[in-house]
Amino acid sequence: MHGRPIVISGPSGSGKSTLINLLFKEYPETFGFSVSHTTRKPRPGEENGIAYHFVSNEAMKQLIAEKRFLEHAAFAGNLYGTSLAAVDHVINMHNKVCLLDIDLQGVRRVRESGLQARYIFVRPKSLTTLEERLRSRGTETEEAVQKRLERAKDEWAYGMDPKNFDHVVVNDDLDKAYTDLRDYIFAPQKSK
Ligand SMILES: Nc1ncnc2c1ncn2[C@@H]1O[C@H](COP(=O)(O)OP(=O)(O)OP(=O)(O)O)[C@@H](O)[C@H]1O
Repeated sequence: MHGRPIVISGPSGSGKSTLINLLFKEYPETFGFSVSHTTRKPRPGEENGIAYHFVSNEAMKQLIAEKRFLEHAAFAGNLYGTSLAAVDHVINMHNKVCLLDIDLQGVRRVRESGLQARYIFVRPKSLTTLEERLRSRGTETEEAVQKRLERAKDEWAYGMDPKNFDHVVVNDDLDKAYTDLRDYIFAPQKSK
């Protein structure tokens, strides 16, 4: 098994969280998640340093200026980011392989940061399937579903270009997709 971080990306609703949760469940000692920073207020029950590193707007901007983030983005009026230190913590303090669930915008930045990661794109069979899943998950308003679909169209094109990812998982049948992901992650790696 390689110690390099694994970046898992794909359109909203493609099944990233589902697949990542299966990996954590089967291999709790192997994989770890980095704790992101955010400027949003903690929700009840969210502990600082566990759910997120909760920081002020000023502190976040300072960290961005100091180039402490692998990637950062604004979402719904708040800033979010994955710090180098958070990834480092998973690798060196917990001795685990760091899994990163990052949107495609973020993937471009992570690549630019030079992080030696493995990049995996998760997608459903078609955009129609994606739409069905987003609706049946029932977590988004119609407006949010539309927004996610719009964005998914761009992401689709980026994800379909083989030079952008080391591996693509087509999440049609979940068991097969999970096996494919697991086999790829644990396979002896060819040097690229
Ligand atoms: N292979 C599959 N077949 C059918 N349904 C699936 C499959 N994989 C995931 N789903 C369902 O599709 C929905 C979206 O999956 P999930 O929440 O894992 O996506 P995501 O990529 O993490 O989305 P987001 O980026 O918005 O968090 C969920 O309701 C999930 O249970």
